[in-house]
Order: sequence, then C-alpha cells, then structure tokens
Amino acid sequence: MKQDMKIPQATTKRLPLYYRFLQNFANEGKRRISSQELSEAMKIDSATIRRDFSYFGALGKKGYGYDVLYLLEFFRQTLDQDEGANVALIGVGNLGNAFLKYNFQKNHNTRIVVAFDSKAPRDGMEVNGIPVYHPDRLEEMYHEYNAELAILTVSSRSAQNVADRLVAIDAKGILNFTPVRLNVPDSLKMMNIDLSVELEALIYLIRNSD
Ligand SMILES: NC(=O)c1ccc[n+]([C@@H]2O[C@H](COP(=O)([O-])OP(=O)(O)OC[C@H]3O[C@@H](n4cnc5c(N)ncnc54)[C@H](O)[C@@H]3O)[C@@H](O)[C@H]2O)c1
Repeated sequence: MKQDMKIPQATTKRLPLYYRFLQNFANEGKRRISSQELSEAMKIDSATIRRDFSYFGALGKKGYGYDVLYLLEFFRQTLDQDEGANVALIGVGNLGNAFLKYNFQKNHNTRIVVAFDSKAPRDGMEVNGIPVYHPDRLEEMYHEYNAELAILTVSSRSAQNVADRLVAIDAKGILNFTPVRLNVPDSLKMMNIDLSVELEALIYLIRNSD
C-alpha cells in the first residue's frame, strides 16, 4: 500500500468484492484481466476500478491488464483473508436471526462465532449451531470466543449501552444496523448500515439516469 495515503471508505468496501470476483476468474483458469473486463463482471465503472487500485500502487501494466493471481495474492494479504475474523452478533431478533442463518458462507474465515440476546437464557442456547447467551455474559463470552468485532442488531434503546460495553472490552469494530448514531472513540472502527439510505440512493439513481 502507498505510504501515508488514506484509503476512502467506499474503496475499502469494494475490496472484498474485488477479491471474490478475482477468485471466480482464477477458478475459471483466467490469468490476465483488463479493468474493462472486471468492470463488466462487477458492474462498476472501469475508472473507479483503476482509481481504487491506484491507492495500492501500480498493480497493472498498460496494454497488459492485471495479472489475476498476483492481484488475488495481493488482496488476500491486504484483506488478511487467511486469518478471517471472529464476529459477535448482538441482538437476535428479526434481523439478527437472519444473520445467524446466513453466517457469511461465502467468506469461510469470517464467521459469527457467538451471539447475545436479552431473551436468551444465561446458560445459552443455540441458533443454527451458534451459541446465544444473555448479555449479562457479554464481556466474558466475547473474549472466550475470541471475537474481534460485533454486528449490532439490538433495539435502538439498547444500542448506546451495548456500544459502551463493547468499547470497554476493546472491541475493534462495530457494524451498526441500528438507526442510532453511536458515540464511540476513534480507536473503534464503526460502519453504519441503513437499508433505507441505500434504497433512497438507488431510487435517486433510477430517477436521475439519462
Ligand atoms: N439498518 C437497517 O437497514 C435496518 C433494517 C431493519 C431494522 N434495523 C434496526 O435493527 C435493529 C434490529 O431490528 P429487528 O427488527 O431485528 O428488531 P427486533 O426487536 O426483532 O430485535 C431486537 C433484539 O435485540 C434484543 N435486545 C435488546 N436489547 C438488548 C441488549 N442490551 N443486549 C442484547 N440483546 C438485546 C431483543 O431481545 C430483540 O431480540 C433495530 O434497531 C432496527 O431499528 C435496521
């Protein structure tokens, strides 16, 4: 990665997608790819792809395109795909249950390893093979299962309190699905996901295309 360069969040979000598409190309036996081909497969314009890749230094050659295996190795290292991450899910209601059922099958190394819900018994129960504990045991079990980050799908009124507890146990990140804008220190990385914002953006794109 180029030194002292801040990678925009939009680029960071696309990295796992690049990795997945490159894996597909490699599995098909493709060894070389142009940004145009990648663009058509991913439905992302090629200028964006070239700009994203430029943050990581010169990864392609003019007139040659990109070496698929080299790129794959590069992104694998950048994304730490070998290591993956253990994820805790907090709040097993409508949304949380869906995540436990899905559990990121496409990304084998990153998995929800433990979940918490106020309706779960202290001794825990299982949903889709994943242990679910009462939040009284958050601090204990978060460490027990080596969780690195948390997905937050609790009701809004509990969100800040849970976030404070995650800060206190040194969680590295929160993927926040609640509508609450959480107060956390900069040392904790936070991403907010709001489907209604994404939907509004899509509607805007549809209404403003050509
Ligand atoms: N980001 C989005 O696009 C999007 C879409 C739908 C819902 N949401 C939000 O996601 C959250 C979950 O939605 P839902 O429909 O699954 O709600 P839900 O009420 O079905 O589930 C919330 C769960 O959190 C649990 N809970 C409450 N306080 C807790 C605590 N302190 N510790 C552990 N568990 C706790 C409850 O027992 C419940 O099971 C809500 O905040 C909702 O507003 C976001």
